[in-house]
Amino acid sequence: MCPKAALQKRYDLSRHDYAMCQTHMSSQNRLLIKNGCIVNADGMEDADVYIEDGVIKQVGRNLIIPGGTRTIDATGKLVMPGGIDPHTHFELEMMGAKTADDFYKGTRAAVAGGTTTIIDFVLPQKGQSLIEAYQNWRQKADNKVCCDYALHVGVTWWSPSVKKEMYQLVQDHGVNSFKMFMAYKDVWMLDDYNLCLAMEACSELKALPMVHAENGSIIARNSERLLAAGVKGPEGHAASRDDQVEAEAVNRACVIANQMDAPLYIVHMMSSAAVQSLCNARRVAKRPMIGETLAATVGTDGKLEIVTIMLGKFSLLYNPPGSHYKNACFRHAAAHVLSPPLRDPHTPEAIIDALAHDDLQVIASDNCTFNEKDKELGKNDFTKIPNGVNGVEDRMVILWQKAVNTGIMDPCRFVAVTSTNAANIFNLPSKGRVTVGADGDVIVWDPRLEKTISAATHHHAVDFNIFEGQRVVGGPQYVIVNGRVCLDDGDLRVAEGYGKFLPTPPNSPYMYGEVPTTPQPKRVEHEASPARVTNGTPTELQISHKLEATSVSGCSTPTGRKMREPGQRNLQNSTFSISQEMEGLDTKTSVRVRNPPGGKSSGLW
Ligand SMILES: NC(=O)NCCC(=O)O
Ligand SMILES: [Zn+2]
Repeated sequence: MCPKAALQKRYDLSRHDYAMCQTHMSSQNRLLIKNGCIVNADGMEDADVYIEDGVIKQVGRNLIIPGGTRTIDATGKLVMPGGIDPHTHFELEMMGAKTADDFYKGTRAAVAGGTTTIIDFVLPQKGQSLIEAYQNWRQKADNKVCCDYALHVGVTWWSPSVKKEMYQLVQDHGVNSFKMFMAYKDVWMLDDYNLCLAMEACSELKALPMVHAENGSIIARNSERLLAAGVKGPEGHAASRDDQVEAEAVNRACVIANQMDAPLYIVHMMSSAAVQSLCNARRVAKRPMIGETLAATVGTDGKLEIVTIMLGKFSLLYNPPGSHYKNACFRHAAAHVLSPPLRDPHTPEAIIDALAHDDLQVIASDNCTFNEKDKELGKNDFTKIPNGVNGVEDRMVILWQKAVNTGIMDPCRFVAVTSTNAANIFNLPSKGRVTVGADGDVIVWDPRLEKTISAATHHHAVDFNIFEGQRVVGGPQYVIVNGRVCLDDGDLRVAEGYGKFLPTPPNSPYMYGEVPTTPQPKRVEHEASPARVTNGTPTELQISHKLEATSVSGCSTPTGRKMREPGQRNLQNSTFSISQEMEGLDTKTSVRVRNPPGGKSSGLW
């Protein structure tokens, strides 16, 4: 180890330090990950992975490797593609405050949690040039990111010049996705007519429209009525925007996208009602409609009881004491304010189920962190509390804990929703898969690693963690970013500015390829039994599937339809057990599951 690196053994090499260590790095540009079990979205196999100069060069057994190559022993571990978090807000100014996590600390936290690519949102002010805003974002990010990143651009106002700039962004600046807001009235919200124009432009450009789906007019009016009735605390935030307010907007967004012949990506879906709207819309959709949810939704809830109260002449739901939003401590309550808000305690289970069964395709973080002093801007008026929570660091461990350790989701589906699907949707072909030719973004996941999440130990710059005190089993032991070991047996050693901007080309085959007119969602029968899970530890985890290849897409063939290779175990109608896989390493060969990236029912894959 070079002296500089030794001195800075903890982590946080600056850009300068990183340059100083180039010699050291060049001796580290060859890496072998041995004896692990590779998990991709479409199957698992025992194989070694050899990475050279940031690219996966070989996958298999008995590889011939140059001398002096560093070897990581992954016995008993899972080797997965690095996570892709397609929804972050680093260094964002909103509602009179600036997020605590900048591109350095935000991507550092991402890497600590196993995420090796993020996609952030350029959000122009109304009237601001989109290109100017994009260039500002590039300036903020380029020298700070510790992992690769791409950018979506917000369409927060409309004029012919906006349309022209959308073209330029796609043609010259590597942007293939645009986000429109149906909420944040008078700030970022577009009305329906302008939403039509923006989606039509996306369709012409073969770019992907994304929407924040909540009815901004209803929220504005409900907020006025709540404030007038004396409801000023954070509980008013949830009361002003219930699940119907979200579900209505999801339906409207889907109808508009369909009419404009555009595919659609709905960000942060937070309620069962919203997911139901999306599923209904999909039945008649001409193009794919993707649903994203958040670590926040899966990992916590509003502890909200739906109690209707009368406020003068009208009724709204009420958050009784005990809910996060009605917590006696303003700091605690305000720290949970995000939009759409956290819902009732049944929602996490329903959302995990939707992710497992392909009603939703992506889990992101919407990491948008504000310190206590900023949340206090809304001390006497909930509409002024800056919206947003953490999640980029804990997204993967939270989902693993809640979905895989409980037997609801298998590791392949975990990889699909945390990485592969986002790579496909946003057209990042070198990401999201452990395969020859892919970028060396790889994580070695220890299913037995235990930790308790806390703001005292997280890597964010923010002073609160919405998952505080939660114990999780399973997490990244090594995180390799473009071939560089950035989490080294738990020791975080990121390099500021090491990441690069990823241009995303338009016409993603997964969004604009030929799809059959009516995808038929088909649920896979699960036989996961809570009785099989003791203490939630993976060694006792078992999940049994009746696996069916039900994708009707012409875009890609689910691997489940492939012939089994010699020695492969067929999981069809059999019991899959992580404990078996982990403990019988010397005897097991490889397995494939009928779980195409994006799942079995969307018709996309
Ligand atoms: N989600 C949220 O509350 N904050 C970030 C901005 C947005 O995506 O709405
Ligand atoms: Zn967001």
